[in-house]
Amino acid sequence: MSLLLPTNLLQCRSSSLLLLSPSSSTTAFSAIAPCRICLRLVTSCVAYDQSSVVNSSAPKAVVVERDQIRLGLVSKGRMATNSLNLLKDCQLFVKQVNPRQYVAQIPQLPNTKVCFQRPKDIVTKLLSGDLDLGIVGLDKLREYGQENEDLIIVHEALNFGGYYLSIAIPNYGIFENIKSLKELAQMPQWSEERPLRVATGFTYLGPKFMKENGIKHVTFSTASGALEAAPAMGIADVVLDLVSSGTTLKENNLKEIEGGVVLQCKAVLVASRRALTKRKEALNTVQEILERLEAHLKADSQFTVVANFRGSSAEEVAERVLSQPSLSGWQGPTISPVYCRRGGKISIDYYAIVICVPKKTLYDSVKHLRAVGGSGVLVSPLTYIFDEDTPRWGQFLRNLGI
Ligand SMILES: Nc1ncnc2c1ncn2[C@@H]1O[C@H](COP(=O)(O)OP(=O)(O)OP(=O)(O)O)[C@@H](O)[C@H]1O
Ligand SMILES: O=P(O)(O)OC[C@H]1O[C@H](OP(=O)(O)OP(=O)(O)O)[C@H](O)[C@@H]1O
Ligand SMILES: [Mg+2]
Repeated sequence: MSLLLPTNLLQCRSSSLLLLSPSSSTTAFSAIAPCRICLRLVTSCVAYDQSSVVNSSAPKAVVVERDQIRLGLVSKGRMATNSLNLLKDCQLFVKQVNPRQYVAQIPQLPNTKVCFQRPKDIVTKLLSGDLDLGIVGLDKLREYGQENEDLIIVHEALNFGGYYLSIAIPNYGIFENIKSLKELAQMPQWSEERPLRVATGFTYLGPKFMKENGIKHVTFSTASGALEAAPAMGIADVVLDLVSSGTTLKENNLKEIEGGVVLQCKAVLVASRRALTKRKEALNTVQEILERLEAHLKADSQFTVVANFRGSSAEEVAERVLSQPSLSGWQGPTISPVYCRRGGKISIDYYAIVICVPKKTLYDSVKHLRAVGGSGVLVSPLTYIFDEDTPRWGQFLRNLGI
């Protein structure tokens, strides 16, 4: 009998308790491996769910009690870099000395362990209970999490991603004049014998979308990447894949069509409902990560602007500044006197105002400041805006039913 038990599930009784759900396909195995906490060798006879080994996309619930919260991050590529950078901007520094190191710590969150995984595995491991939190693209979450209610989105719009899942068709041949999904569906070419052939890596979302749009005669093929080559290779008629800049489509003579967008995607922070209700510390960790993220993401779109105004009083300057709606700042301007020595006496001729302005409208705000007498305008980046409360946290607790 081969030993299939993952060693990370093995813990000695002194460290914690191993719980496994009963299932019809469960088999008993004897296992010897080091406890992942105290490194003592442990012999145990445990029930192991074979189906979750054979089909990693459909793991069964295996709840292991452990002390640390596990956060899954994508192990390579742009998602990996962006996730680490975002956490760094929130002063959460993942201590990973080498990209090949797949488990790491965040010193600022001592009870949290980071596990680097492929995007699909982050979702399946959240479902299996091997991860508690994760940062993944919404595309992977919907594709592999499907409608599973255990997955709960904590933050739906991290500041990276911004791509979408879409159908693309050739811009030549029989598709030359096709401009919409409706026109694609109505093409006389598709029949039961000769269905529309779609190449996609999204074998759950693809068929679901086609069904919802009433496209009956359709088949799907899949590949590991470079799907956009499929029409030119004669393997498929159209593709259903992620689009970001549109370059890959353009370079492969493909075009998008009206009604062809399946899903707008961003990176999301996702949690396992089960983990959060079972592990009390997990809630505190989520709250801290969410507060840091919200405060940073809110600040990321703003600049702090300081300007001087000649004026007779703070109120008089406030009147002028507030006459320009773009200068009202986050909660109205902060106005302070600027003291200077004139002829041996301290006097106040100027007032300094401090406001936050959206990065997008910075130049307009500078023009408006000048128009009401502002000078010496200083602009600096903002790191955090911690509000009175974190709206997403309240929403999240309501979703959890707490
Ligand atoms: N063009 C893009 N722009 C931005 N993000 C993207 C883009 N393409 C993919 N992504 C995001 O990056 C994720 C990972 O993409 P990748 O192609 O590396 O996944 P994968 O092929 O499943 O990973 P792996 O090959 O490691 O198993 C995608 O699921 C998506 O969330
Ligand atoms: O609109 P664009 O900016 O051109 O980006 C879209 C492409 O990016 C992704 O592929 P990726 O680079 O991950 O390669 P792969 O498909 O081979 O995995 C996606 O699958 C698209 O092919
Ligand atoms: Mg691609």
